[in-house]
Amino acid sequence: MLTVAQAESTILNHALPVVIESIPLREAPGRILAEDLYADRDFPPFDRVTMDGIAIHSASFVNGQRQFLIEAVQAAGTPQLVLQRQENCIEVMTGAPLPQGTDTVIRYEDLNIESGVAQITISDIVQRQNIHTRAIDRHKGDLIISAGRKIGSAEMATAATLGKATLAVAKLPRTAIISTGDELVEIHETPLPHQIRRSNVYAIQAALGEWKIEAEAFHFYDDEQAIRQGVTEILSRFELVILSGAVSEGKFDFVPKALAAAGVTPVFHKVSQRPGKPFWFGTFADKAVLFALPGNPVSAFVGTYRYILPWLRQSLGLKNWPQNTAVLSRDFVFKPDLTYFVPVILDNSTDGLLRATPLEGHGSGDLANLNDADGFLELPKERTYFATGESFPLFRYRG
Ligand SMILES: Nc1nc2c(c(=O)[nH]1)N[C@H]1C(S)=C(S)[C@@H](COP(=O)(O)OP(=O)(O)OC[C@H]3O[C@@H](n4cnc5c(N)ncnc54)[C@H](O)[C@@H]3O)O[C@H]1N2
Ligand code: MOO
Ligand SMILES: [Mg+2]
Repeated sequence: MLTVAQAESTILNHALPVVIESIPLREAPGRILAEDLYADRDFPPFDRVTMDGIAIHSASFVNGQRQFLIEAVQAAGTPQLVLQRQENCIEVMTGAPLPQGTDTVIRYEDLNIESGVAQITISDIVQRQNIHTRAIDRHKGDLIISAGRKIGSAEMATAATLGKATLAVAKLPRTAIISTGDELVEIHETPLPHQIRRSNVYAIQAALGEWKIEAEAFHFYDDEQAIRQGVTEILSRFELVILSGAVSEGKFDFVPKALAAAGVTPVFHKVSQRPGKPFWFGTFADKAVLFALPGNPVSAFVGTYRYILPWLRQSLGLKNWPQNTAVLSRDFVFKPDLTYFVPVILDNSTDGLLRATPLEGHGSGDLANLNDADGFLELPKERTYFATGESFPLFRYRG
């Protein structure tokens, strides 16, 4: 049986190559940038006034002059003016270009203006105060953002400033999420006493939705032929196929057999972990990967965060994503020879450490417990005792 680390590296070896597409900027948040973004001009592109007031030639002030005749007004959005006489000033507004011949801006709060003359009421000024100097942030041609970044608000501001009406991003894999099981009914239905509503598809769709994937949902009953036929049809249209249920030892756990019959190559079955030990993974002729997660809701949930999201990040070319960790807030014991993904409540304490308090719930069927926890701590297989203050990998789904 594979260890968690072996399963992860096997899955990452089957990441899909990054395919690039161009999309309108407003659709970009949450997508992975697939081009480097360079400064098209200096940042800022001109000496930019940062306070409303007057612009002066500071040598005049240093020579003792305190009263300045206002020559003109330089508004934001108007071409740069030229100061005609060094002993005069120009009124300037925030965002305007600094007039030629001036080098210092005095705020209105530090002036008295009467009859077109500005009297400076402060005794000290610093040359070039209240000016955002041209190119001080970045020079034209500088690399501002490298490809492989998830696009968020900062990247949007930069792309807009650069005039990128479209952006090159990684194409998202066409994704199918399939639930299986005769006991499952649709969410708008009232289950009979022996039935439950299907929830895994919704949980996995939501997790992938954070990466902008809009997955199509399917359901198959526990019928080997139906699963084989359904999967065959799905494989002609999707690159990422996620199933849940019917991968264990039961008489009606047909998924591994049906997938093989549909031409899927099994890569592994079972990982030494709890929850989610019967996890099955396969590939379809370099065209698609198939994650067949165990049906228990917490098992499917852990499988999504621990394996599918890392696979997705790699397939989208995301670079430099951090491995999160948290420290145990109390001693913990887990005896089976399995990696244990224990649900934890997280809290940021004043010492700056992220603390994780185990909240075990009632096993892999306890989906209500997921609402009280924030993530899973990965406790290694070869250990039994885990001490307060020890740090472990964290897979966070909240916050
Ligand atoms: N003899 C053995 N039995 C089981 C083993 C084992 O090793 N030997 N492993 C157990 C473990 S661990 C798990 S996990 C489950 C995995 O089961 P399957 O993947 O075969 O899934 P099902 O049998 O179809 O369902 C299990 C459970 O999950 C519920 N389920 C399934 N799909 C959904 C859904 N979309 N939404 C909500 N709930 C769902 C289903 O009703 C079952 O209760 O096998 C153990 N058995
Ligand atoms: O591994 Mo299963 O997911 O515990 O119930
Ligand atoms: Mg089963």
